[in-house]
Amino acid sequence: MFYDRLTLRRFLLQEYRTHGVEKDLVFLLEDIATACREISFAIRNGAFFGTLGSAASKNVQGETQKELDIFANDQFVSHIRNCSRVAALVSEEVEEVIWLKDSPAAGDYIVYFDPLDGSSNLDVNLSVGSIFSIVQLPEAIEAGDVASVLRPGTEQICAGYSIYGPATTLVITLGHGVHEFVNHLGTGEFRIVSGHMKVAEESAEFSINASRFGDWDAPVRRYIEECLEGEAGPRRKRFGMRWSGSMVVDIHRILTRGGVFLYPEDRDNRATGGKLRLLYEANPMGFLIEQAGGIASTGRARILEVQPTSIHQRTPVVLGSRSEVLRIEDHHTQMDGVAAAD
Ligand SMILES: O=P(O)(O)OC[C@H]1O[C@](O)(COP(=O)(O)O)[C@@H](O)[C@@H]1O
Ligand SMILES: [Mg+2]
Ligand SMILES: [Mg+2]
Repeated sequence: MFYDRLTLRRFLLQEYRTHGVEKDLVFLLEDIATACREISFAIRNGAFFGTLGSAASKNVQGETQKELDIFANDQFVSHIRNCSRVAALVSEEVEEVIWLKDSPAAGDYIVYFDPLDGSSNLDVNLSVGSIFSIVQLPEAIEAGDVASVLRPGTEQICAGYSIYGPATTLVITLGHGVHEFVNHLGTGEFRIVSGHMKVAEESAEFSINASRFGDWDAPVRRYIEECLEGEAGPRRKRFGMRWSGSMVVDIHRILTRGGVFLYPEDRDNRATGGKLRLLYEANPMGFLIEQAGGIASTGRARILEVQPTSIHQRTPVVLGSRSEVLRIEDHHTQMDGVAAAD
């Protein structure tokens, strides 16, 4: 019965008791859950229907912001501000770091977030979401010192995403597995629907924007061509393909039924180092995938070990089932070897 299921609050209190998760982190996650409920409510009530279009402004990535990008950003900022332990925020929609404390102390949190992921799907009423990542400062830092918020993904203590789809879901990890909650419209509560999600070791489903085929580097092209050859090819099995246009949806599918997600660096986006952002897209999704037994790679290295150099930097992304990610990494190693020998 739905009502027998653990609420998010009870689950977090369990994490507090069993794993010593800090009370302030419990409250911060509840604040983030509230921001997600607000965004979900606004979307479902078509608050933005008729204004789904674009706002007049562009974000630091040069993307035209949607009204909802700005609304979602404001929801995250206003709710996270409640937590006095949050020293700074990094948002996809804000060029600079948002400093919340004059003298950030050791143990304070930094929150990185993509307030609305899959924005291009808004106009066509497809599922979108939000993504967040939380690190804890090992030492006191200077407010205004941007270098001190460039923390590698290995320092994450929590990550999650929400999906505003047929249901509003919230998927989180605090470093002890990956857990999925669904929002009950009547009570507004998030209740657990699956604990300890696992990424299938093997899979026969890939997720990539195939319209970029012509721009792909040889290792990615070889991997996809092998999949498309199906039973007659070296993989001796048929592969399915899905691409939703919302990273949250594609990663959720992989956490639910396995597969591999690729947004590689290619000829067209090489100058920016790829498309997806390291701090508030690749790192949180990488932490979740690793916590569920999958692999998170750039194609050549572990995403979580990439040392960030700027707050909106992009990275190649290969996430999902171990067997597939290892194969893609192997193709990169082989071709790097050939290139080096030439
Ligand atoms: O437009 P493309 O090439 O299909 O890219 C889709 C990708 O871009 C994104 O929409 C980027 O995220 P934002 O919508 O937050 O900018 C991802 O969610 C998605 O995986
Ligand atoms: Mg995004
Ligand atoms: Mg976004």
